[in-house]
Amino acid sequence: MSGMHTAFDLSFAHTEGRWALPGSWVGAPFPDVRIYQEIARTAERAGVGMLFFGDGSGIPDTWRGSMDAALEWGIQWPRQDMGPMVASMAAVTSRIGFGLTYSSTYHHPFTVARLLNSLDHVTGGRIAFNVVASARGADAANYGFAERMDHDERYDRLGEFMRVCRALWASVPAEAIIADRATGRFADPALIHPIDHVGTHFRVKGPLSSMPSPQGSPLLVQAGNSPKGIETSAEFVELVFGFGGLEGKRRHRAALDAALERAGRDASTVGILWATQAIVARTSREAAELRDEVAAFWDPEAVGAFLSHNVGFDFATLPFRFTAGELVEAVRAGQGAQGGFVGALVAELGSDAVLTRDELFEHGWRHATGLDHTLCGSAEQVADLLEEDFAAIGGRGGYMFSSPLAAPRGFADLSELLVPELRRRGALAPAYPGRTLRENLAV
Ligand SMILES: Cc1cc2nc3c(=O)[nH]c(=O)nc-3n(C[C@H](O)[C@H](O)[C@H](O)COP(=O)(O)O)c2cc1C
Repeated sequence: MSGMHTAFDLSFAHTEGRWALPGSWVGAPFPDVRIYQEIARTAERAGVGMLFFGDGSGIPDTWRGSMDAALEWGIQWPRQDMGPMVASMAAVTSRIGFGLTYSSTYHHPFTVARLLNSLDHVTGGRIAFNVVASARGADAANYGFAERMDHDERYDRLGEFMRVCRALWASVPAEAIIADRATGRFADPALIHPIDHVGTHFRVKGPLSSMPSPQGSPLLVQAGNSPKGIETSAEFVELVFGFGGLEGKRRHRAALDAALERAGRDASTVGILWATQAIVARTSREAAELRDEVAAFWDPEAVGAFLSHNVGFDFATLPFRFTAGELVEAVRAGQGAQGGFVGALVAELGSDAVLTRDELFEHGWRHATGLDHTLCGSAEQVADLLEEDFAAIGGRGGYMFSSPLAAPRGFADLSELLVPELRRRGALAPAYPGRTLRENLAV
């Protein structure tokens, strides 16, 4: 079994109260790019494979039908377009890669293919593209859609979006570029082709109006884990971003392997990076203190905004006291997501358990900050858990770490304590064996 890969998930590095915790920079707050450069340098010294940025453009507004609480408490907002930030992180590093997220539901493939081609040039072949099928109404409204697209339609569009992008990246092959000063010939037109795509969602003539990039195309990542999501991405995906407990991981791995085989692909070459939140300190006691600090900072309005956005249900409509079973019923009636937080809570407490709104929100804060599933301890303790988990799921991939602590502190602790401990044990894949991100994250 080859060793683990590591990546850092910086999708939420300052929201949900992180900005106010000790360890965030004073006087140079988000989105000062120097914070990101610092994280990139520290992570590269540790040999971390990739910094990853999820994205979404909508401000949570399900709670009380208003975005006020999300704005006031910094819940899942603000979020920058991280493309330009990545360019500036690349300038101070030379080996670590960068994963960027763009929505196939709302963007146009020509724009995204061209942008990622340029970023692959700027980073010298260190770009990954996480293609998402956006699920949230708050995003839809920013792009002129009155309603969310249906789940399967979003994935059909994602499939077509990726076929267009891949055709565009292939439309100008490296061999086509001559650049001969003596003759003045720049390129061989016989090798450069329009793609002439006419589909359900897009019409694109092509070719891409750009130079072939170091990787040819970005490393392709996908995250949704429904059967339709897995099936659609099996055609192109090179690395998957997954989540779940051990059983969920095993199920996802098996479903992905089967889908890859159906698509005629070699499943042994596609790794999964598992979302893993961790607080690591020099001692388990110190780690527990940091966790308590995160837990202490909560406000019912902030939790309401977070939960309502993520579940797609306005928790402000709940009565003061209710049973867990009534909660599920209310969420179902409101067309919210019954898995995730709500499902986990009912599984934990049983459907007859009586809850007040405050109690629900206290659980909700642990969920919002990820504290209900955070690995917390000394580097040795957390490394033990990871080694055990990696062996149990059969390897092939690794871990995408996030932190509920302030940035850059949380990521510095992971870079300076956890990753070196894993490397000392020989648990990690070699750091940066190749020149490109694709080579460096290969399983
Ligand atoms: C680990 C993970 C990370 C995700 N990151 C994003 C993201 O950054 N932006 C986004 O719009 N959607 C994101 N999604 C949502 C997916 O693109 C998709 O819309 C959602 O998972 C529903 O699809 P599914 O039913 O196939 O899971 C993420 C999903 C998962 C599981």
